[in-house]
Amino acid sequence: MILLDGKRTSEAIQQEIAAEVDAIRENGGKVPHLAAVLVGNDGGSVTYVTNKVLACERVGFGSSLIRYNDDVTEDELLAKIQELNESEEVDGFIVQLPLPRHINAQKVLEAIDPRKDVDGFHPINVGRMVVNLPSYLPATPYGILQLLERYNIETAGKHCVVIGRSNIVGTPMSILMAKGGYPGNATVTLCHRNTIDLGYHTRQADIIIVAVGQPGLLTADMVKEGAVVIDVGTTRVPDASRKSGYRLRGDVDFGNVAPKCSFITPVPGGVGPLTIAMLLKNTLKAAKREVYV
Ligand SMILES: NC(=O)C1=CN([C@@H]2O[C@H](COP(=O)(O)OP(=O)(O)OC[C@H]3O[C@@H](n4cnc5c(N)ncnc54)[C@H](OP(=O)(O)O)[C@@H]3O)[C@@H](O)[C@H]2O)C=CC1
Ligand SMILES: Nc1nc(=O)c2c([nH]1)NC[C@@H]1CN(c3ccc(C(=O)N[C@@H](CCC(=O)O)C(=O)O)cc3)C=[N+]21
Ligand SMILES: [Mg+2]
Repeated sequence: MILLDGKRTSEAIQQEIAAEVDAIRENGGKVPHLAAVLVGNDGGSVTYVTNKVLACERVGFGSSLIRYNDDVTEDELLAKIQELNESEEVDGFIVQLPLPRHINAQKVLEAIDPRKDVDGFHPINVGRMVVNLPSYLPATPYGILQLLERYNIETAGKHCVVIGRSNIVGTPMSILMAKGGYPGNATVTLCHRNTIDLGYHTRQADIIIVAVGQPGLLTADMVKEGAVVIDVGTTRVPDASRKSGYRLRGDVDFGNVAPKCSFITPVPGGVGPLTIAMLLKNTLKAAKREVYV
């Protein structure tokens, strides 16, 4: 069993990005700038957005964090997005999800200029991804592709089972694994809440990607010997023995599943750090006008 070290892989990618930023600066160019909009005080969201901003500093990007209370109006948010769309300084920006219920998240995402949509959530970028036009790939699936590639994991002809069909992880992941090229060319099954017998599907899988948010959902009896298991889940569960008061749990029963795997990602230290690295990669692409020329 080989542990897919997301932290180390993320650091390697961030070093590659930092070297490019140095080159841009030496040539008198403008360094990339990422802005993040955060609404409310949800602990997880604050952590992720803070990590994103810290990562910007590490690679030499400019960054701004724009925070609102959860009573912010949709109009205020849309006005800020307009400002970020027009900003000369900001190359890319994200609006952290979830948003409070009184805000129409879809409307907010569609207000983002696709050229600055470094999360890749705008329908224009989603559509361009589907038809193989240059686009910003959503950071989590993009990071998983990087892990498969950097560990030379074979995907062609493999049966890949994706569990979860969200717009930000499961659905784009299933599309990307089915595409031509490497990593891709897999035969893909997409499972969700209506799937009748989840284990029936996962037991046939060479590669399992779980993005559900239910700690321990994938148990050892559901996994074929030698499978590759990618755990996207990050759920905070109470843990009195920690000073934070919680610990992070993935969707995989890691202790029992890992011994059966050829490769597996840990949580934390697996997919999460890659998500941050690929957000930076997209921001670099935005600054270089690589996607929309
Ligand atoms: N590491 C990282 O970088 C990231 C981690 N995450 C984490 O990944 C997890 C999933 O996130 P996200 O995709 O946004 O989640 P969503 O809650 O948007 O989607 C969850 C999906 O799982 C499906 N599902 C729920 N229960 C079951 C079940 N028992 N069997 C099969 N399918 C089920 C749902 O099905 P249905 O559609 O039928 O409701 C849905 O499609 C969360 O823990 C989140 O924190 C998310 C993004 C990035
Ligand atoms: N607009 C938007 N874009 C997102 O990319 C987005 C979002 N909204 N909403 C929520 C999800 C979740 N997500 C994570 C990012 C990093 C870690 C991460 O770095 N996790 C670390 C641990 C972090 C910790 O200690 O909590 C790890 O798994 O090792 C996790 C989850 C991005 N998301
Ligand atoms: Mg909402």
